[in-house]
Amino acid sequence: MPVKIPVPIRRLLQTTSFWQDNSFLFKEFKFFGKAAIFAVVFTILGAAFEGFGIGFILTFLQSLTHPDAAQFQTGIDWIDTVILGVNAPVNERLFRISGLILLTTFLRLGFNYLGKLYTRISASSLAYRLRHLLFEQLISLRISYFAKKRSGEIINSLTSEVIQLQQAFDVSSALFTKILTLWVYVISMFLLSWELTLVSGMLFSLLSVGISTLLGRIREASFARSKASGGYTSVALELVNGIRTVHAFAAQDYERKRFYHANRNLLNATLQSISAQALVEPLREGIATTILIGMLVVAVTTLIPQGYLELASLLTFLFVLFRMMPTMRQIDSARVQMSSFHGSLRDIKQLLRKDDKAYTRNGKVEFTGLNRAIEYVAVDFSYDPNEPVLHNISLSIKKGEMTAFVGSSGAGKSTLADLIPRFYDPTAGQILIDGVDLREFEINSLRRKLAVVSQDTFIFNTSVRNNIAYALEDASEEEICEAARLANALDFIQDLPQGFDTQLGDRGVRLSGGQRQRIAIARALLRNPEILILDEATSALDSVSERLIQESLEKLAVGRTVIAIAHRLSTIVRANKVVVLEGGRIIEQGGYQELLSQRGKLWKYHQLQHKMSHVS
Ligand SMILES: Nc1ncnc2c1ncn2[C@@H]1O[C@H](COP(=O)(O)OP(=O)(O)OP(=O)(O)O)[C@@H](O)[C@H]1O
Repeated sequence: MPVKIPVPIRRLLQTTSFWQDNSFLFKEFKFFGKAAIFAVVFTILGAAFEGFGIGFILTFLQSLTHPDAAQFQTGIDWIDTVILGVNAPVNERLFRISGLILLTTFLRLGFNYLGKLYTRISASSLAYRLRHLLFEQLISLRISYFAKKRSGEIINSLTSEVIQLQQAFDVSSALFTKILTLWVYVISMFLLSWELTLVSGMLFSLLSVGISTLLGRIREASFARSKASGGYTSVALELVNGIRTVHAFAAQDYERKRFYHANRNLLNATLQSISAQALVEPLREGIATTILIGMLVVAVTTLIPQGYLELASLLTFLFVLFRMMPTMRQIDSARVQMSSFHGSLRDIKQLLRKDDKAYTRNGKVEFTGLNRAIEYVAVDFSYDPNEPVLHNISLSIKKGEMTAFVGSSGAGKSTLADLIPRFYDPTAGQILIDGVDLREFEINSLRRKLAVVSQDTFIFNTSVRNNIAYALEDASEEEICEAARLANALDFIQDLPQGFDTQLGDRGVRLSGGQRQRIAIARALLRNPEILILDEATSALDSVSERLIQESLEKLAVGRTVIAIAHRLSTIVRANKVVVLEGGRIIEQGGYQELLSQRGKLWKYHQLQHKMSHVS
């Protein structure tokens, strides 16, 4: 029959289980093992010198109360005579012992300082490693993960929750130090009076178990706090990112409500946690003082008169007990804090888990270039299992040709194009490049030959130059300038206050929509891609910008295989092949004029746009 551990004892064990359950953190020790070993060694030395200090204090008190009695001796001649001065007059002996007490105190403080320093170094290194692991996890996850997760929650994990875990390490090592010191006290006390030590040990253990019952509540509250913190960061991040929309829709009151709600949730969760934490201190202080007074009464009324204990030992015992009280308080408060870190730990552990997340499978074949064609063979795709987005797509995109995807909004054009850089993989069927399944290629070698120009191309908050040469660290000044010229971007870049050195602000807020697109085109040009995906690059622009962009896109398209998605048919009249999609299915494909002559869907779109351009 399995042994059933009583709840309070289980709770007591939970402090250590914090680390036991999470061996993934221990694996990281190899990155800062030296610092951790130093931390342990210095901590042990600190505790040892605490013990020596107590020994010298006892000797001091004994020399004071019984100057003529036999003194404590180590048996090593020069230590006993030179350092302890056992044969010296009592005043000189006291003088020497005082010096020793002072010396051990300074050594203890020095080792404690070093122990703490190396603990902090280890904790910061753990945080550094966790951020590193989180980054590696985020960068290798499939894009679909980000569609489901709020960015604020991810930022919260990367910042606030990592800091909480850093503190957890700090606190747990403080716990280790204090427990070690506590043992030194307990042993010293045991040597002084085992009777008093046993009684006080039992009473203090009961107190500790009592406190453990509170830890469960604190742990539960920490899960809620972690969740509330993620919610709060999300709302704050959305406010900053969407500030234009907030103002444009006069939504300040709405956002205020959302923010206040998230802020209040965070406050409530924090209050719940700290109200349980705050109970611990007065509870233990009250009980501990009662225990102490009780013991004092027993010692003075029975143990000393009956000769079980001498006065010097009682005084030292009391000294140790008083020094021990803050240590015990720190142990309890460290246990309380450890319980409050469980939420952060769960959050980080959840994000680092690999078994419940999707990763892009990488192939081994180096992609050296397109020779014949990209072929979709009976491709199905769905973002959610129950909602298919593409059905039985078969089509061929020939090298050096322009293939256009046309269809109403939501027909699946972007999704179809997103399968080529493997943002997503087909749920059924295959995409082949020159007969080789896309999944066989080493993904970065494939992506290096591709460029995507879409209207939501991300502009980084760095200089124009770095934005154009994004991730191409060896691009020369001339190449960057030439790319900008071909993208019709040179004029406006030269007009910027610092030209190519101008910082573009978050998401390129300092540029117009058309300027952002021309930067995106220059970025694509510089990479000299073999395959180019143009996703609705010319929508939502005035006619001058559109003409400039159209011109640069035509330059960009020369000699490349182009997949173009455009609502404006004027931009794709020169396409070699037009694929018309509806509801995720191909309903027409062929040459532009050929499809027009069939008077099908493309013809209808053509008629519609023709009429609209006449109206405008
Ligand atoms: N990340 C996503 N998760 C779930 N569904 C998505 C996702 N992206 C797109 N969809 C859905 O897939 C369908 C096809 O979207 P897609 O963006 O491919 O259409 P589109 O033809 O490019 O539309 P538009 O011309 O409006 O850009 C839509 O019903 C859309 O709601």
